[in-house]
Formats: sequence, C-alpha cells, structure tokens
Amino acid sequence: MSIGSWLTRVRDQRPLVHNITNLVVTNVAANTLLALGASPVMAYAHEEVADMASIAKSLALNLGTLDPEIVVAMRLASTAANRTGVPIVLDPVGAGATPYRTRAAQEIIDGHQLAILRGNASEIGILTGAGGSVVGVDAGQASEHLIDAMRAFATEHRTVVVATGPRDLVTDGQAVWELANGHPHLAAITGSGCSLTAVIGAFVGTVDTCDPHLYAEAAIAAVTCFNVAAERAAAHAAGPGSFQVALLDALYHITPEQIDEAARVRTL
Ligand SMILES: Nc1ncnc2c1ncn2[C@@H]1O[C@H](COP(=O)(O)OP(=O)(O)OP(=O)(O)O)[C@@H](O)[C@H]1O
Ligand SMILES: Cc1ncsc1CCO
Ligand SMILES: [Mg+2]
Repeated sequence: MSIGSWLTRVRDQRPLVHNITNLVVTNVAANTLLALGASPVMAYAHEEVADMASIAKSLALNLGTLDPEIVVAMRLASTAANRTGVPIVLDPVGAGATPYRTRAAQEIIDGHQLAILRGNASEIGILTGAGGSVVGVDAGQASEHLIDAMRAFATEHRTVVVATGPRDLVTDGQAVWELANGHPHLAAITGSGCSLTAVIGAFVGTVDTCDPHLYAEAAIAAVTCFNVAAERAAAHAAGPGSFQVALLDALYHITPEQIDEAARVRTL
C-alpha cells in the first residue's frame, strides 16, 4: 500500500482517537486531527477513561503536563485499551528531564502493550537506554547508539519506536527507516510533536490487527503525511504564527498523490 493511500484510509474511516494529552496542546492536537479527517476526543475522568478507550480506535497518551490524576487516568485507559485491542501510542514528553516523567513513561511501557512509542530523539534515547540529554521538553543531542537501542527496544517490547527530529527514525525491531521530510518551522512552534503523536494515533487507528509491521507502516505514513503538509504550509507562511494555521489548512487539503510525490523514505 502506498504511503498516500494510508491518508485515504484515515479520511474514509474517520477513526476516533482518545487523547489523554497536555494542557499546552489540547486544542491544536484536536484541530490537527479534525483537519486531517479523523475524530478527536479528549477524556480524563477516572470514571470514564476505560469506557472511552474501549470505544475509540486508538489511545494517544502524552506526558506533557503530567500529574498524579493523569497518571491514574492513563493506567485505567491503557488497561482497557489492551483488553479491547485498541492500539496505544505513547508520547513520553520530557522523559529524562525529571525522574517523575521518566518513571511515569517506564511504568506505562512496563505495564502495558504499546503499539507505538513516539518521542524526540532525546526522549527515545533515554527510554531505550541509548542515552542523550533532555532539557525541559525539547530535544538535545541524539545519541549515536540510538538506532541499535531503538531496534533492541522494539524487539524486546514488541512495539514500534519512532524518534523524531530534523530526520525521523522508525523501527519495528527488524527494519529501520529514515524519513527526511519536514521543515524547521516545526521546531519553532509548540506541540508539533504532540500533534504528530495524535496523527499517528489516527493512522494506527485504521489498523485492526495487532501487527507491528502494519503499525510501522502506519507510523511512517503518519509522519510523512504530517511533514509533507508542513513543507507545503511553510512555503507560504510568514513565520511560526502563520505556519501553525497554514499547517492545519495543508493537512486539510493535502492529497495522497502529493504525499507520495514528496515522500522521502529510505530503509537503512
Ligand atoms: N529541523 C527540523 N526539520 C524538519 N522537520 C523537523 C525538524 N525538527 C522537527 N521536525 C519535525 O517536527 C515534528 C516534531 O518533531 P520533534 O522531534 O520536534 O518533536 P517534539 O520535540 O516532541 O515536539 P514538541 O514536544 O514541541 O511537541 C516531526 O514531524 C519532525 O519530523
Ligand atoms: C511546552 C510544553 N511543556 C509541557 S508540554 C509542552 C508542549 C510541547 O511538548
Ligand atoms: Mg514532544
């Protein structure tokens, strides 16, 4: 299946993505999913997260503004998602910056079956044991051992690992792909990674068998779709402000053919 045709699947199926995300990006993540053609819901109450995760097509977890209530909400939602076969995408925002965040990410990873772990290269370096540095929630220098560590982690946890940055890496434990689309403006606005995680949730929400290879394909398609849309948005944005708005418009208008034409994906 071509990368672009994954977008057609998303638009046809309009998957419901249950997001437990952070206070900074809630609105932009929801609008990003709508622009793409998916259906967002944000739900946090302990009383309903299990029910919501069970009726969703995917569960997207984001540790950006973590607190103890959210940690419990994520545990309840993840348990329900695993029980009902709903794929989970985890964005370990700021893992490595404080012990609390790192511990919270590790608890989710150890206690549940993830479909996809997506973070910037530093966060992924920390969680896969490759090392790296995290200051606040922004990426520092990526470790040179990152690829090996990602592959080993993906194999051990039967999951797909995505590390983003100027170049993106994706592995299912066997193959490793390098994705080279995107634009520096994405690093100049807050929440591009968080919105991308929600977008990955939409793509993975169209997969109804628990298959790491299909999850990897969905992740590659999601990152490429998002990053090609960003390239198109940047072409007529005056700066980060208008870029953010233009990105929503580009996600709304982009076609599968435009994605396939611009995609820069290679196997390492
Ligand atoms: N310099 C860059 N050039 C091109 N694309 C980039 C660049 N930096 C980041 N991206 C893209 O931006 C998106 C977000 O990646 P990034 O690694 O910045 O996530 P993040 O650090 O989790 O973001 P945030 O925490 O601000 O939400 C990805 O799609 C990535 O490919
Ligand atoms: C700035 C910021 N702080 C916590 S989450 C977040 C959004 C980007 O991850
Ligand atoms: Mg992030």
